[in-house]
Amino acid sequence: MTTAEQRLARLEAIEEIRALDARYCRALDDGDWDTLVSLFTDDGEFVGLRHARGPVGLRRFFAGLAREGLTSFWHHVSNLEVELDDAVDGEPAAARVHSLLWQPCVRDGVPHVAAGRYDDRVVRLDGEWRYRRKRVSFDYFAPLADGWEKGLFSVDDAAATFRTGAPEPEVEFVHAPIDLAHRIDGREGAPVLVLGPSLGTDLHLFDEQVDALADDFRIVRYDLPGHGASPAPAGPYTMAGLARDVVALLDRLAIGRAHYAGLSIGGAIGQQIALDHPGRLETLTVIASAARFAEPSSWPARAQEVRAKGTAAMITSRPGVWFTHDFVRTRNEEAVRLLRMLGATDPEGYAGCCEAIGAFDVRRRLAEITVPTLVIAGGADPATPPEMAKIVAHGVADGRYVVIDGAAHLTNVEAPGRVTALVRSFASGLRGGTAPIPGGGEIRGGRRASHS
Ligand SMILES: O=C(O)CC1=CCC(=O)O1
Repeated sequence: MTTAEQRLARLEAIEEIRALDARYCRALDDGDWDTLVSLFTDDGEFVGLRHARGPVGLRRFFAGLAREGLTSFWHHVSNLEVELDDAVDGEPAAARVHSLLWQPCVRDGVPHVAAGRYDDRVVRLDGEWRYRRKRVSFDYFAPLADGWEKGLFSVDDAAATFRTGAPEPEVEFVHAPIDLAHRIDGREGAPVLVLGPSLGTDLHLFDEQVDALADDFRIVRYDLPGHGASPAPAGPYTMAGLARDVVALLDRLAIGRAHYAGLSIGGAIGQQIALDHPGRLETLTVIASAARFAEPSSWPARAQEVRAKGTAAMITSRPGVWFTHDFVRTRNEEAVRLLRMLGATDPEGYAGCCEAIGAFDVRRRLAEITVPTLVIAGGADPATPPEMAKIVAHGVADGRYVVIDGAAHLTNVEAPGRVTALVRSFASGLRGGTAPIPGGGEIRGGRRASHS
C-alpha cells in the first residue's frame, strides 16, 4: 500500500526529471557546456552519433558538434514516460526515461529536420537528478527540403555522415593526472631503467628481469591506473596522459633521464614519452607492442564489457593471447600468477586503459622518435604480431628489430633470459659505445629481422 507521501515523492521525482530534460535542451541549444556537463553523473555517458563519457569526454563531444557542421539546433523533448525504480529509503532514486525528440537544426548551413527517441537512465545524487546514460536514436535526420519520408535518414546513416577524420578539437583530451604506484629496486646510483607493464598485469610482470638486472640498473616499475596499487579514477584514459603520468612519477623521484622498456601498452606509453617528452629517455625498448593496436573499434567494446562484467570477463580468453600452449603446460604456476593480476585489476582501470589503446595511433609520427629504439616482437604473439612491431622499428629514426621465435604476447615471461639480455645489452651498450644485441642480430633501421 503506498502512502500519500510516497505518491507525492513519485510525482515530484517525475516533475524533477522533466525539468532535467528541459535544462538539458536549453544548455545544449545555448552551448552552455558547464551546465550541460553538470547534468550528467561523473561517469555519465552519451550514446548516439558518438560515444562520449565523463565530464571531459562529454564536453569534447558536445562542443565539437559545431565542427561537424551542426551550428544551431533547437531541441524539443516531449512524450516522457518515466519508469521509476523501487524507492530507496522511501524516495525514488533511479529511473528509466523514454521520450521523443524533435530537433530542427542547421547543418553545413542547410536547414535540417531531425526526430528521434531518447532512452535515458537517470539517478538522483545528493537530491539532484542526473543522467547516468543518455542514448539518442534518430528516425529522421534530413535536409528540410527533402521532406519527411520515414527511414530516409536512419541513425546509422546519420552517424556515417558525421565526418570521419574531421579535425580534432584544438585542445586534445588528456585525462586528469593520476599518481601511479611504483616500486624501486636495484643498485643505488646505477643508471635508471623504467619498466612499463601490459594491460591486465602489474609491476610484478617484470620480476624475473628485475632479479637479473638489479646489479646493473636502478629499476623503477610502475602500475597502470587500476592495476596493482595504482588508483582507478573514471576513464577514459589517453596514451598522452599516461605518458605524462609516468614522466610526473620520474619528476617526483627526481629522475631526469632514464632508459625505458615497456611491454604492449607499456611499450605504447614508451613511444608516447619519446614523442611528447623526448629529453627524458636515454633508450627505448618496445616489447610486444605497436604504433596502432589491431581493431581500434574493438577496444571501446571491450571497455564496455569489462565495466559491465568485471575483468573476470577476460580471464578465459587471455591465456591464448598471453602464453603459448607450451608455457601454460610447463610453467603453469607462473601463468596462474599472471592471470591473478588480471583478476585483481579494477574494471574501470582496465576499461580506461582499453580506451587509451583504442585511440592510440602514432604511425605517422614514428619518424619524430629519435631516441635509440629496440623493438622486440614475439614470433607467436597473436595480439601484436611481428608485422605490427616491425612498423615501429622501421618507422623510428634509429630502430633495431628482434623477433623471439615461438614467444607469445607476454614475451618477457615466455623468454625471460632473452628479453633480459636484450634489454641489458641495448641500454648498457649504447652507454658504452657499441654492444651488439646478443644473437648477433643488431639491425639498424629495422630493415632486417634478427630471429633469436
Ligand atoms: O589484450 C591483451 O591482453 C593484450 C594486450 C594488448 C595491449 C596490452 O597491453 O595487452
